[in-house]
Amino acid sequence: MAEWPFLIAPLCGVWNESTSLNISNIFYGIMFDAGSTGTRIHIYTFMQKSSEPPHLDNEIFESVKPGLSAYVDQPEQGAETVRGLLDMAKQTIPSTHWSSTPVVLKATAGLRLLPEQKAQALLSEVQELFEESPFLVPDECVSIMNGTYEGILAWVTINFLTGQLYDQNQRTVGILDLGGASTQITFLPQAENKSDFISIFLFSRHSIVKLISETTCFSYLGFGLKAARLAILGALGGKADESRMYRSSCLPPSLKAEWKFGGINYKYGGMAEEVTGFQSCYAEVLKVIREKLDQPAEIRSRTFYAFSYYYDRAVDTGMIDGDQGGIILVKDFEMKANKVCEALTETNTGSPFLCMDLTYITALLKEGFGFYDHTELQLKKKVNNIETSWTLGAAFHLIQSLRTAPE
Ligand SMILES: O=c1ccn([C@@H]2O[C@H](COP(=O)(O)OP(=O)(O)O)[C@@H](O)[C@H]2O)c(=O)[nH]1
Ligand SMILES: [Ca+2]
Repeated sequence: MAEWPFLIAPLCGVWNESTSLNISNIFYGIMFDAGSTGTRIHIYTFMQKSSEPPHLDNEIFESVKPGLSAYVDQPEQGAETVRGLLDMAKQTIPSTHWSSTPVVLKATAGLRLLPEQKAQALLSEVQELFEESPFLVPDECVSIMNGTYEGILAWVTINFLTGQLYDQNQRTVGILDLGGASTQITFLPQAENKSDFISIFLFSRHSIVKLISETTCFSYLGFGLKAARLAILGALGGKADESRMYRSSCLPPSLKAEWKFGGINYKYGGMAEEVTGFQSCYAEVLKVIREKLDQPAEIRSRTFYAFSYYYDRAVDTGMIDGDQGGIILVKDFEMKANKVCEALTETNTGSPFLCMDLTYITALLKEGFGFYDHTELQLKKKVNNIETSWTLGAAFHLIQSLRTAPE
């Protein structure tokens, strides 16, 4: 606890032993992330001295796979996966605090892609579960979150965790999130003659609303890593055909396999050896990316933090350490893609999609968003032991809205 160096409020100095002597209140917030590939619970503990703003103390995190969208026709079973995580919250949070601890679930791209009625059936089951629980259930506690909002809340999290929201000498960083079904790029535009230091007080009434209005996010549904696999294979959009064999030059030539995503089973495989490899794969990938994304010029002058599948694939290929993360260049992804794709016919990496995934990441960064080869990316999964997820930004917003009286 005493090691946590950040205050949520920027103006109160740094957490130290003497502040811990005056703690008068502990409170909690539970935020569920219903992602396309998994459901996760984040339990945040906050501490507050009577007259001061709260401090974030720690986070407890747990996850289950697959995500809610895999239960498209079994909504009760989907809700059961959430029940398991909620039981963990009961074991973690003292019962004296249950009724004052808000619980919220926000679903992202997996549910955005489902037919509305099926998504609603899943959300209703979860809502029922929350209402039966001993926790505080705010209005609209279970919903599908808009993609732009997802990016902005992740931006709030990273800039808070890296200290940019309350250090006068810092500049905010941009963020890149590559989920299973959607992707976001978010940054604070640089206004001329304006320092982009934002003096905010996250629990005050207007701070997050102000940040949200000033931050720019581009969110693309269907451009997450797994949805992109389907797009590259020609299986996205239209009616999925479970009997068809979907082929790509990005896959090992001899491969014949099946892959389940969003409740549908796809058969997929490679092409002839002569057409397999990085060049032909890159050309295939470009077809799904070209002219589909925005290329804001200002991203070139920013530092970007990247996580989710950017992080996972960099770890899988030994580009960064799985615990520490690291800094890489955009061109490092291209070099790795080239190497993996050129060896497709000889080596079995254990992951048939690795060439396609790395090539997609390369093309997304370069041709999609317009990053330079030498742009540096900071790859992080956790900062000070807190997950770099939109959920912390969402928890700030939730607590703020519960604590501030209406105008
Ligand atoms: O708390 C989390 C949640 C997700 N992920 C990563 O996010 C990606 C999966 O995205 P998700 O299932 O959230 O899909 P989305 O709904 O965002 O498209 C994978 O790389 C996960 O490792 C993560 O690193 N931490
Ligand atoms: Ca996500």
